[in-house]
Amino acid sequence: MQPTVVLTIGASDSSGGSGLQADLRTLAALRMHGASVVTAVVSRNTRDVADLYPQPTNVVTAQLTSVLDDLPVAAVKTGILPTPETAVAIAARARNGALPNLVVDPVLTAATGSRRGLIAAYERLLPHASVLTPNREEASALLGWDVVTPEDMAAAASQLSARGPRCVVITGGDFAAGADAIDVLWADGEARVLHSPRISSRNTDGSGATFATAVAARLAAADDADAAVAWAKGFVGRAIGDAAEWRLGNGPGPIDQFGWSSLTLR
Ligand SMILES: Nc1ncnc2c1ncn2[C@@H]1O[C@H](COP(=O)(O)OP(=O)(O)O)[C@@H](O)[C@H]1O
Ligand SMILES: Cc1ncc(COP(=O)(O)O)c(N)n1
Repeated sequence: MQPTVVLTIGASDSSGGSGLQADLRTLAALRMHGASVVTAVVSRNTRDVADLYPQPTNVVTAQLTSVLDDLPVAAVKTGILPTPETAVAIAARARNGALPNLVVDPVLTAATGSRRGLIAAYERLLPHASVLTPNREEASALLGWDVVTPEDMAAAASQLSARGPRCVVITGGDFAAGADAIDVLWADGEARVLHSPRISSRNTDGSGATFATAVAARLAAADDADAAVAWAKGFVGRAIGDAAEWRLGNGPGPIDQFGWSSLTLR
């Protein structure tokens, strides 16, 4: 049997916690083949981000053309799109129908240049997204108002769905400790609040990237969006829990997509 191919379009994270490294680890853990298009190179460790070097847009589109000309890509996930030009180029491929089962994880904190320009470019991508996965801050930036409570998240998800994605999940990983991990899913014209136990851990780097990539992987495996989101939420919770005792670096470290910590082999 052949592995399913999923393409991730995003940035390299030198610490290995998030970005393409987290996405490819997630796909490998799910027994899928990951292809990757590098949009930027991020110099960072677990403590801080030192710098982000966008790749020229033609370098990004050349990688995309090479992959799409040959590999049977079943789903696509986007992470950091560092410039409006790059985001517009990706949107053009999506409009041509070249990016199936597209999951858009809008990373706006990493924008270089005009954030407004990047938001405008995202508007062109959203109509082609199967699933959009902003956290509360990213949803706030896309909409221009502060998304705070679960009620806000439901309203925001509804408003974002009007911009074209078939399904929207607003993630609430940053809610105050002690509460459940709450996400709000908008699908088929209604909002649903998804609860899972909040895992206490300082290591949550790459949770959003892992979640969005797991959604893309499950769409590639023919789950519908609700089932893919529910599955991905379970997967990321397990990965956070398994890495809770890790001390890799002095800041928030990576999560355990492979479940290495539950293996007895060391
Ligand atoms: N401590 C946690 N325990 C359980 N699930 C979590 C925890 N932190 C985040 N999640 C889940 O991980 C996924 C990614 O969410 P989030 O952390 O908000 O993304 P981002 O990294 O983009 O901010 C969501 O499904 C969220 O509920
Ligand atoms: C290189 C890099 N750094 C950070 C993120 C955001 O990740 P998350 O959505 O998990 O916060 C990302 N997608 N890529």
